[in-house]
Amino acid sequence: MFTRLQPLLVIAVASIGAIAPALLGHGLLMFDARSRAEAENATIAAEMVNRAETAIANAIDVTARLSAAGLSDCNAFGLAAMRNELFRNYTIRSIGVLDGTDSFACSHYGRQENFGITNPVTVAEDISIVVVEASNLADRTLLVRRETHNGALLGVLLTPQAVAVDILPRVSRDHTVAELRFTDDTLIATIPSPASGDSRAVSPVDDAISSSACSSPYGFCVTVMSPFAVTWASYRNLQIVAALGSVLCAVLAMVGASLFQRRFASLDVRIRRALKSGAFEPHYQPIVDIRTGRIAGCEVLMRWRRPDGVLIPPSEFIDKAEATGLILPMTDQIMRRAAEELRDVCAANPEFRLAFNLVDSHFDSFKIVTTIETIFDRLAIPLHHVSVEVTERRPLKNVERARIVIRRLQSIGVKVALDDVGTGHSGLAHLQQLGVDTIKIDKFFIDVIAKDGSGSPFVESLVSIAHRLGMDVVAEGVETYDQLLYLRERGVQKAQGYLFGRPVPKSEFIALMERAAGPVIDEAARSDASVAGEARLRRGPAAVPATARPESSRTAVAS
Ligand SMILES: Nc1nc2c(ncn2[C@@H]2O[C@@H]3COP(=O)(O)O[C@H]4[C@@H](O)[C@H](n5cnc6c(=O)[nH]c(N)nc65)O[C@@H]4COP(=O)(O)O[C@H]3[C@H]2O)c(=O)[nH]1
Repeated sequence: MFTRLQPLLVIAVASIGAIAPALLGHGLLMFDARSRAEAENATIAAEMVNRAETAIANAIDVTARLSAAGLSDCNAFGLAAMRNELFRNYTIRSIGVLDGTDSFACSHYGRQENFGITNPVTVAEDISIVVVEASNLADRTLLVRRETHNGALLGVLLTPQAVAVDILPRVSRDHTVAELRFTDDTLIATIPSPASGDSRAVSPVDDAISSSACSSPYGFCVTVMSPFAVTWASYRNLQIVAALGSVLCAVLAMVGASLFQRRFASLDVRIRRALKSGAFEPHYQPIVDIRTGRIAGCEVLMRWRRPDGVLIPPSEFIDKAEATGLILPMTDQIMRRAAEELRDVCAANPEFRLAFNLVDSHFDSFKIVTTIETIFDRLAIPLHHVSVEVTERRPLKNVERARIVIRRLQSIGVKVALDDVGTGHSGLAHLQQLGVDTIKIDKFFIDVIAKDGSGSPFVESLVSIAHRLGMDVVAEGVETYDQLLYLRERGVQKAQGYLFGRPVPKSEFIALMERAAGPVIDEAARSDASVAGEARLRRGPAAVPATARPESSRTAVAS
């Protein structure tokens, strides 16, 4: 289940790795653009408040001075005083004495002026500010009023430009608007003003970034608004960089995910991959007929060659391959390769047999029979060159069915051996039930055959039973010449072990077969039991290189 999900997980990780930076980059840029626009608008708003406050404070000062000077009507003294103040203050449009209707009864011009005014905002006991819409004014502005101690109401009318100072920056002024309002929401002014005919004043700002600043002494606020789209457009280059960055992250995520998967993929995923790339290769260990001293065949043993050339032994992967069912295609692959590699050896040695290891699931159907026929027929190798081994180490699920498949294999000329005999739990019952041709005695029982000549009663009993049942006996794991002598004396026909050779790849095995055209066990050595074990084997071109250890330094674990 996990194995099947693994590629999906990798794709998911890679996709997240690809999408996350893109979203994050986009989100960060948006955040930055918004923050920047908000900060810019806030700065403008604060500055506009500052300038309007200065103008109002200045107007209040003017009223204070005129009040202190005792101004109460537009007599010659009053006009002179008002004009004097006006000329000194460019932010003031006009100064006058107000009548009860908030119009200038008279002004510095010396004439009356009528205003439309809004609710006054009181800033001190005797001072208030009102918004003025005068017929002779294009824009709204503010009127600062002061009640003097002699009961007159003085008014200072600010210029619209002094109230709403247009300090919008050149780059964004085409899209930005500003509004001044009293805190009761009464509109004081806008930039641009409606009178200017600027389209910004009439079209509402979409998706506005809006920042405000307020004047606490005079109770008004300035709000500056600009469309986000305009700020965002100025981020185009950064957006391109972010997009390229996310593509790069996507590629890195994919590469990382695939490297991670390669390194940490579960064993069965790696086996599957190795199967696809043909990384399983056959190694061959000679099986010697110890009566004639000749190589009678070989056991085909699977090795997994990693891309770095290191060999992984079967103990690291066979159990997993069996549990996942991958052992079936792996066996097919090994059989096909072994048949191709040793075709000429079979042709040159009519009695030579290649022994393949099978597992329980091979005996579920006759498929293994047709597989063997197909592989060997295609190469014109007669089937009497083939034998198979079924291990006793793990119990067969269906002995009856296995027996039928074994019969069919035997009917086409394939010999069947029971491997690891003595290690399983089925006892000798298997021997009879399965009807195999050969038993292979496990190394465990061969090991107990000591140098001092003390033998193994178990081996002797097995040999005697096998002979009575008409079966051949192969001793596995023969490492010493004493074991060889002992086994031969007890009637064991064949032996396999490091004494004759370790499992080796094709080229070495073929070289061995060429050298060992005659008996591999030296006749002279056979009669001389005093010479040390390996020295008794024939040396020279025809000898089995008992010391050849091609794998020992290069095998690895499948971690
Ligand atoms: N110490 C010692 N060891 C010796 C000696 N002579 C042979 N051996 C080792 O004993 C094992 C004999 O193979 P096996 O009993 O079929 O046991 C095999 C077999 O059960 C399984 N195996 C190997 N190849 C295949 C395969 O193609 N298919 C299946 N299903 N199983 C395989 O893996 C097992 C182990 O294989 P290998 O590691 O190649 O180990 C081999 C061989 O290298 C000796 O004198 N001394």
